[in-house]
Amino acid sequence: MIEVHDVRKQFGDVKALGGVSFSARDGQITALLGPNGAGKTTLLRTLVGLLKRDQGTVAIDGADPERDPLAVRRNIGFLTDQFGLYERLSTREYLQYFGELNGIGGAALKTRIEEVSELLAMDDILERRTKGFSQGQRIKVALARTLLHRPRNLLLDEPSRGLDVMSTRALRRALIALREDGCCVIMATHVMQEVTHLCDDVIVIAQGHTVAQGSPSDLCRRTGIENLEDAFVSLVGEEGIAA
Ligand SMILES: Nc1ncnc2c1ncn2[C@@H]1O[C@H](COP(=O)(O)OP(=O)(O)OP(=O)(O)O)[C@@H](O)[C@H]1O
Repeated sequence: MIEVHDVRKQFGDVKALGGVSFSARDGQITALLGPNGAGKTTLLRTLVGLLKRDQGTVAIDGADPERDPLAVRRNIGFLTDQFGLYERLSTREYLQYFGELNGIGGAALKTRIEEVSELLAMDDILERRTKGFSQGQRIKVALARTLLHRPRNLLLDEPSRGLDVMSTRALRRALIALREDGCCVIMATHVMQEVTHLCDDVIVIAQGHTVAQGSPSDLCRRTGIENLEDAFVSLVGEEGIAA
């Protein structure tokens, strides 16, 4: 469970987050929707403790990422837009390295690597060095790393960008399995179809503020608009400014 209240973050003169509040429940996939520059990545980085917030409270299963970073890190997986792959290592070696850093080792790690590899349909790249990997292959490796330590909370920054149809389906299956397992998943995305088909709840942010939260059908009902993309545009305004 992730609870956020009145989180604010400024970079010099740029107010990236001007007061974001929401809660994301376990066993649900929550979409983070917002125009470019709305503050989604800043919010995710703040939740995971990579950025210090200026104001507000954050609780990841009750723990504050600034006061209790180790508890939060154990319990969270974060897929960023910077994958940080090591090109000289094969996918398996890379996952072994990060598994060991997370305190998993031996047979348990070997089994876990097989599990995430199957979950993400990435057997074909397991023994290959990551140098030269395509965007989709790189995302898969980074996502596998994110899932390795079985975090109960997952923060994913545009996880489906660059994935082909088969890989997108593998990602969806993986996210559904995590939801069934009771994980709390927050996913920043611009793909409305993904939100409509996959997400239980949607947080809409614009210009660093929470504009709305509800299921896709709630948001459509609230705006009186049938299609989620149009409902989203109506909520944030054509220019990305909250209506
Ligand atoms: N390190 C930084 N220094 C200065 N400004 C920043 C920094 N990081 C983010 N910003 C600014 O904060 C605002 C929010 O950016 P952020 O990357 O969080 O948006 P986003 O919603 O993830 O956008 P996108 O959909 O384009 O990825 C933007 O105006 C951005 O330029």
